[in-house]
Amino acid sequence: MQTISPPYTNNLNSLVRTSPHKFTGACSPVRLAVHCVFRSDSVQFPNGIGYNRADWQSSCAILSSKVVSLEQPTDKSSGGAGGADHVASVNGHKTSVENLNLIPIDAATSHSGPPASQPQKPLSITDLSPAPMHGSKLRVAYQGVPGAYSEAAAGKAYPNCEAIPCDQFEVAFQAVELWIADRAVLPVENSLGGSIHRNYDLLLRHRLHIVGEVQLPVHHCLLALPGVRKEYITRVISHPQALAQCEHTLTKLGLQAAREAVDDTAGAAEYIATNNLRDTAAIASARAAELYGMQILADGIHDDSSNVTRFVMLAREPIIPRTDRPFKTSIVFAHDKGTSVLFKVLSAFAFRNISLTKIESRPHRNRPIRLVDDANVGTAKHFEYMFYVDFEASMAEVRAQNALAEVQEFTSFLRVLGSYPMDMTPWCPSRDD
Ligand SMILES: O=C(O)C(=O)Cc1ccccc1
Repeated sequence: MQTISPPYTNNLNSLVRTSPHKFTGACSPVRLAVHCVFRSDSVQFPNGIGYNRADWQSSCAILSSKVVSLEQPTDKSSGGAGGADHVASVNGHKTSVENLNLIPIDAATSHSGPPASQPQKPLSITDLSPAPMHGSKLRVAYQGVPGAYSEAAAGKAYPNCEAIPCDQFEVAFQAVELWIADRAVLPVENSLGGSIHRNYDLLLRHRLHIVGEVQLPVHHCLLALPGVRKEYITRVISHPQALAQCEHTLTKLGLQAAREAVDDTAGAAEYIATNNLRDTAAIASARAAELYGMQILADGIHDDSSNVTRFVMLAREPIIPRTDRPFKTSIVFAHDKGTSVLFKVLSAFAFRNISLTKIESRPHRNRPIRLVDDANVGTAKHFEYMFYVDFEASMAEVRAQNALAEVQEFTSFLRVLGSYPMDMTPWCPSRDD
């Protein structure tokens, strides 16, 4: 894997380099440059999901958003299910024929196309593959600087990729949306620290598709500048997940140090090195120590040796689900009114022997609270949630399609985030454990 060095900032139009360190405060929301277009005619359920690419892509659009379908009139004349416009729009990009700068065949050959003696080369199978268009290497955006675990996850998922550091997750998403990168890698949960909630929220805000997952054993080290002793350390900085994963070990080491959260582990090491901070240590990888000239004060400081982080790989287009290997599918849905809705949704999977591997709830962004009035008793507040569920089945399987068709009946919103091969690499704890 090759890493290119300038971390991209959220000003993707100019691709400026970031300042030497990245601890400049909270991430301000970035306005998306690409507008999402939802179309009601992209809904294919509940008659089953087709196996061709266009059918599948349409199934990955929001499956049931009643508000959207009311707001967006169906325009069958502009492509319809299976047309190019349709495929592009369900991926959240308004990539019509005109804005892709494609010229109709007639116009191309009569005006600006190649001379008759050079007939256009027929498309071959390689033209149709999802490989990058710009060269041989897949460009994978990750949040952090070289030495971050997300960079290692990118290398595990795509061994020959070009890893592109970004200073915020939002930027990594935009890099893919704007075709600066082909994939983004996103940590979503950890065996010790639990879910990374902000990243779940990002999955919903953007229209990228999950196309893969990797589980990475994470081996944390305590890093300081060369010559610095443990007793001098008054502050330990790292990614919040890394701090959480090492909490007990830090205490056992007898460190009287304040913990401070920063954006990424390797960035913490780089910050100490750049600013010559002799009272500060970072929790980061051994590779970060090497890259930023730090010494390893303590090796393997995570509280449990089976410390694994799960990352998902995101792309502009979904992959076509298969049945010849284990697949996982990730969905997000919102409750509809009614009783026992969550029970009914989960039983749609249970009745079909589909195992759930994960369920996570997040506050509903646009509708966090519902008021329930009772004239006699008063007003109660219910929290409203978005539920994220991962289940062990491929969307190419009829049982998964039927389960989702049923789920759709009980939900006001349902979206398939992706159906992708499960990471089946044999369990191997992190180095030296
Ligand atoms: O900060 C990093 O290096 C990341 O990639 C995020 C992270 C932090 C802690 C464990 C796994 C991933």
